[in-house]
Formats: sequence, structure tokens, C-alpha cells
Amino acid sequence: MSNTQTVLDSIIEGVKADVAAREAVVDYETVKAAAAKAPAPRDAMAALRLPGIGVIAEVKRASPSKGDLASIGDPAELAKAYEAGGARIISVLTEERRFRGSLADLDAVRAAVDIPVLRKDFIVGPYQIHEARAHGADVILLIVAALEQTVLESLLDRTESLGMTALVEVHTEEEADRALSAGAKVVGVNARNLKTLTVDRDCFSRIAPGLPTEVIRIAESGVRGTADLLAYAGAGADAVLVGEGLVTSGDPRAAVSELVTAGTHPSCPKPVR
Ligand SMILES: O=C(O)c1ccccc1NCC(=O)[C@H](O)[C@H](O)COP(=O)(O)O
Repeated sequence: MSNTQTVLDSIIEGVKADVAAREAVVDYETVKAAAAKAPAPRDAMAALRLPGIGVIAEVKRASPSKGDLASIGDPAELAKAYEAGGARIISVLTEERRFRGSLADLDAVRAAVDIPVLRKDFIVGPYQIHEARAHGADVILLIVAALEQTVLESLLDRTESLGMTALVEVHTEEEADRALSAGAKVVGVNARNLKTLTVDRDCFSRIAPGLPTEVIRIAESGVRGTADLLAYAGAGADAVLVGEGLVTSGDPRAAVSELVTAGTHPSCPKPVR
């Protein structure tokens, strides 16, 4: 990594090399055809609009900030535990170099659960969107900081044209403006700065009030228990996305269930819309 290269730059460099290698084996037309034959996408918007603060539970083995988190030999079993605990959506990290995820994890999770599944990766081009659909993804992540505006817009259009939902991730007010101008319907505010890896949970409360009421707001990263969920709920979150806190909990079903119970309790603050 050169002096000026951020963590995100370095991840994207590896992702581009990996996409090129996969495309050399399965070409673009073939992956598009596979996506067209995949079972229909599940309705993530409906899942996110259910009453209470939703929990998006993540299959996360490792990360650049923490290194190894959990071995997760059977991602399908973990996803079933999350679903049984009341998760609304399962997030599957498919990036291999830094997160030790895979498309095989996505296949296994999609086959194991009945709720929508998010492919959480560093999408840089349309190949990965068709690939995500071909492997059953219902939702994909688009990270504003990683994409030029015209590319963001075209990837968002392509995602929706395939019947999927785009979770458009931001970390600053400027990125939130770009997400909205691209037409994002679901905005995730990541407390983690992907360039420096610092976590700032106040990021959500700075950005969320500026989002139109019809936009679904997701608070990503840094949720370690019900107090964090309730703080995000108080700042207007519709859902929280949780990885480390669940995979290191020792009892993922109970850990999800505890968050879901807090997020659906009558005393939990509700988003204003
Ligand atoms: O988790 C990281 O260290 C990381 C570093 C660089 C880019 C992305 C990264 N994580 C992806 C995520 O956004 C999180 O996995 C997700 O929001 C859950 O966060 P947490 O609950 O804090 O594990």
C-alpha cells in the first residue's frame, strides 16, 4: 500500500483483480444469463418497512479493522440462527482477501433462509451485480465513497432493473447528497470510515435528519448491544446492520433476538415519517 492509498483503495484494488479473474472464467454474457434464470428476488423493501427497528445480521469472519473474528464453518447454520432470532435480512460478506467471505457463502445462506439476503461487497461494476443476482442476492451494497457519481447512478439503475434493492452506503453529508441525487431509496450510514477504519457512532445522527422521510435509513457498524440499537433508533434508524457483535457473541440466535426484542418494544423510539 503506498502512502496515499487508503484502506478502501487497497480493498478496491484487490476486488478489481478478483473480478477480472472471475470474468476470465465466467464471461459477462454468461453471468447475465445466469442472473436471468435465478429465482425471483425477495422483497427487501417490505422487510425493512415492517414495524419496529429491524436487524440486518451479518455473516462476518474477519475484517481489516479486527482481523479474524469467528471461523464460521457453516454460514447456512449461522444464517438460520439469525433468522430464528428474528433478523429481517441476512448480510453476507463475499469479499475474500480481507473478510474471508465467498460467493459460496452467499449460495449457502440464500438456500438456507426465507428472508432477503444482502451481498455485502465492494461493487465496482455491472459484472458483480449480475453475479450477485445469479447467486441469489436480493440486496446489494453500493458504497458512495468507492464510486464516481455516473457509475453510482448506472449501478443503482441496473440493480433495480434486476428487481433487487440497493443499500447505498454513506459516511458524510456530501456522500448522502450524492446518494439521494442518484435516487437511493435505502441509505446506510456507516459509522466506520472505510478510509481510516475509525468508528464514529454519531455519524448517523448528523446525517439521518437530512434524509427525506420516505428514504429507509440503516445504521451500520458499531452495534455491540441494545443500548447502541436504542441510540440509533432515537436518531431515526429503521434498521441496524450488525456483524462483529453477533459473530463474537457465542449465541448468535439469542444475540439477534435480544436486539429484535429491544427494537420492537413499545418503548423503542420510532422513525418519524
Ligand atoms: O469491518 C471493517 O473493518 C471494514 C473495513 C473496511 C471496509 C468495510 C468494513 N466493514 C464492513 C462493514 O460495513 C461492517 O461489516 C458492517 O457494517 C458491520 O459492522 P460491525 O457490526 O461493526 O461489525
